[in-house]
Amino acid sequence: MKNILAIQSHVVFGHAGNSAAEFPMRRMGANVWPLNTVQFSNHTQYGHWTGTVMPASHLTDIVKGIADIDRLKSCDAVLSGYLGSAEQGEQILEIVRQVKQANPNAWYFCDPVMGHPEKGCIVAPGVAEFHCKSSLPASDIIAPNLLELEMLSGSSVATMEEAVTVSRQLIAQGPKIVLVKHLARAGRRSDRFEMLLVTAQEAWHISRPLIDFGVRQPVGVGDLTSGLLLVNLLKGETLKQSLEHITAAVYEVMLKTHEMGEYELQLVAAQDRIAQPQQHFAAEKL
Ligand SMILES: Nc1ncnc2c1ncn2[C@@H]1O[C@H](COP(=O)(O)OP(=O)(O)O)[C@@H](O)[C@H]1O
Ligand SMILES: Cc1ncc(COP(=O)(O)O)c(C=O)c1O
Ligand SMILES: [Mg+2]
Repeated sequence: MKNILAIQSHVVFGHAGNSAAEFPMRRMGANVWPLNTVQFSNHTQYGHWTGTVMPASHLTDIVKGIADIDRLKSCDAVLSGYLGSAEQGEQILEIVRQVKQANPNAWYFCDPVMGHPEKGCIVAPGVAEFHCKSSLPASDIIAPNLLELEMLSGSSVATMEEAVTVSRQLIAQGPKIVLVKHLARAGRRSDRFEMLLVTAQEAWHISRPLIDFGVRQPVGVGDLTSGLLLVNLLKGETLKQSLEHITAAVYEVMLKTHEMGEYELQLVAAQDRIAQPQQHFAAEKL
């Protein structure tokens, strides 16, 4: 069994951050150690929420407890996502150093959630800067959406070819794998949801149909996507297999959510389809 220390948000109602990734990662056969950066009532795209950002020392305090029982060495990967403050980012890098010291083969998978005020994804000040400066060089795998790719690289990205070039510029600074989780306007077609998986040697492109959710598009899709990619890679699946699985699995969740007329991702209802998707989309090597 692979063990994943998953450091991101927790929402009590609905699905975002760990509340979107934890159950699907477990359903795929990984052990998850959820460490929550915030505990909010609901995700921020409702426009209002209650709850608390954990103090920065909370993260290292919990990890110290795990180190004290000598279990840090069994951690195979640290996954980070939505942060409650930029200080928490620094604490996560300290945790990554500790985990890698205990297990030199452990990976750091960073989903650089930077916020998207127009969409209502609100992230604390300094978090975007933290990712550009500090998490990028420390990560083994990074999973930006298009906006985050542009912020991390400082370049605007208008085409798929530019997205590959810019992903390789990021790779030159640290990570070995870049997942562009949502190509959006830089994709080939406006009627498809497209992703890219890039390493120094390979680049893979994939797309799935868009489903019409109107203006209330489900949140937590990025967190679900990142978690599932990490599990696939930890299981030793190839880049192509991993990209095809996450595309189909997330599509199944979107279909089920749409079918049930819900706004929150229907992860429990779609759990068997996450493990064994009936849809298949072929990744294309670029
Ligand atoms: N097949 C699909 N059809 C329609 N919308 C989708 C589909 N897959 C994902 N989405 C939407 O695309 C958006 C992706 O969000 P974005 O901010 O670009 O990246 P991230 O995944 O990091 O959040 C979400 O609003 C999600 O609901
Ligand atoms: C609390 C919280 N966590 C995580 C996210 C990130 O969600 P997504 O996977 O859609 O990027 C959001 C987005 O609004 C959020 O409010
Ligand atoms: Mg996101």
